[in-house]
Order: sequence, then structure tokens, then C-alpha cells
Amino acid sequence: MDIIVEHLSKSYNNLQVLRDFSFRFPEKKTTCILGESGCGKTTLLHIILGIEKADAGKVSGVPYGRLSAVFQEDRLCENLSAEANIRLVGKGRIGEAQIRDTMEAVRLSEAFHKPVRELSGGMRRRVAVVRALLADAECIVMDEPLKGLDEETKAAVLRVIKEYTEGKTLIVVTHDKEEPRLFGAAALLEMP
Ligand SMILES: Nc1ncnc2c1ncn2[C@@H]1O[C@H](COP(=O)(O)OP(=O)(O)OP(=O)(O)O)[C@@H](O)[C@H]1O
Repeated sequence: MDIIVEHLSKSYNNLQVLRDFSFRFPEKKTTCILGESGCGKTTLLHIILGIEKADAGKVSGVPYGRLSAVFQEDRLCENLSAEANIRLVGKGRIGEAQIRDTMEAVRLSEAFHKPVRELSGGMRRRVAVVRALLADAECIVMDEPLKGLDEETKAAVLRVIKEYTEGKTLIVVTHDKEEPRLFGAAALLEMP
């Protein structure tokens, strides 16, 4: 099912962030949400995820039981290892070999046993990405997943994201104009 948002409005105090906003995110395809800082990209994702409530409008088609996310801030369990953070979402189904292989593919092998609080910003980002990818979701929502990564690591993470999200609904927020092409996005939402 496509994810459809219709006539959304959202204000914070006197600031109107979304006004009568509508869009359709195609099922099993990648959509990039592109826009300047502060235009409301994260707010829209939060409404789709059910973290924020819109003042008006409607969201439909979100598979809430099969949804995973990379949040703007990593939202990891600081005292657990990278591996344990990833395992948390798997309901016991993710094998150690799969976690090891995926972590290696995003150049994160050295973080396997380390508590997340000891990891760099870019490493934490990759733990959050791997966690979302291994969660066996139908729909994955990512808020700037490549933030803070050097070019080579970015290319590696991009490859892994594309491999795992093939045939799934992927929604990616970015303010990098190159990323819709890099992700091979089928749809582009440019926010004003
Ligand atoms: N909980 C909140 N309370 C008050 N204002 C908020 C809140 N969340 C967001 N805003 C404001 O709403 C506007 C849109 O924020 P949002 O985080 O959705 O933008 P964004 O496009 O994701 O920005 P960025 O690219 O910098 O992450 C900003 O002006 C922000 O300050």
C-alpha cells in the first residue's frame, strides 16, 4: 500500500511548519525528501511515524507493525554493545553471522563488542542504520542516514542500504541534492 498524507497542517506555537500538505509515498520504492534546514522534513517523518500528531489532516497506509526507523538523533542504548543494539530489534531472529557481515559491510567490525557510548558519531550513525535494516521491516524511514560519514564510508553504507531495502518502501530525508540520485529514488519530495 502507498503511504498517503493528505492536507496535513502542523504548528509549533506560532510557527506553522506544514500547511495543507499532501503527498503519496509509493509502496516498495524509494522516496527522498529534500529541503533546507528547518523546512519541516523531520516533523513530517514524525507525523508518519506517529511520534507527533498533526493539527489537521490524515495519514494512511503506514504498516506500523513492520516499520523501522533511523531517527535524526541515533536513539541507541548507550550501555549496550553495537551488536546488542542491533539484536534488540530482531526478536531473536537475527543470527550473529548476519550481524557480523552487515557490520563489516559498513566498516563497523571493530565496534561489535564496544558499548555504544564509546563510539564516534559516524559509528553510532551506522549502528542505527544497521539496526533499522535488520529489523525485517516492510517500510524503513531514515532521517539523514549518511550524516557525518566520509565519502568512502558513505558509499559503503549506501550500497548496504540499497541492498537491504530493495523491494521495500524506503523514505529518506536529506538536504544533499545529490542523494536522490545516489539512492536511485523513484520519487522526490522537495519541501518548500
Ligand atoms: N517540538 C518542537 N517545538 C517547537 N518547534 C519545533 C519543534 N520541532 C520542530 N520545531 C520547529 O519546526 C521547524 C521545522 O523543524 P524540523 O525539524 O521539522 O525541520 P527539518 O527540515 O527536519 O530541519 P533539519 O534539516 O535542520 O533537521 C523548525 O523551525 C523547528 O525549530
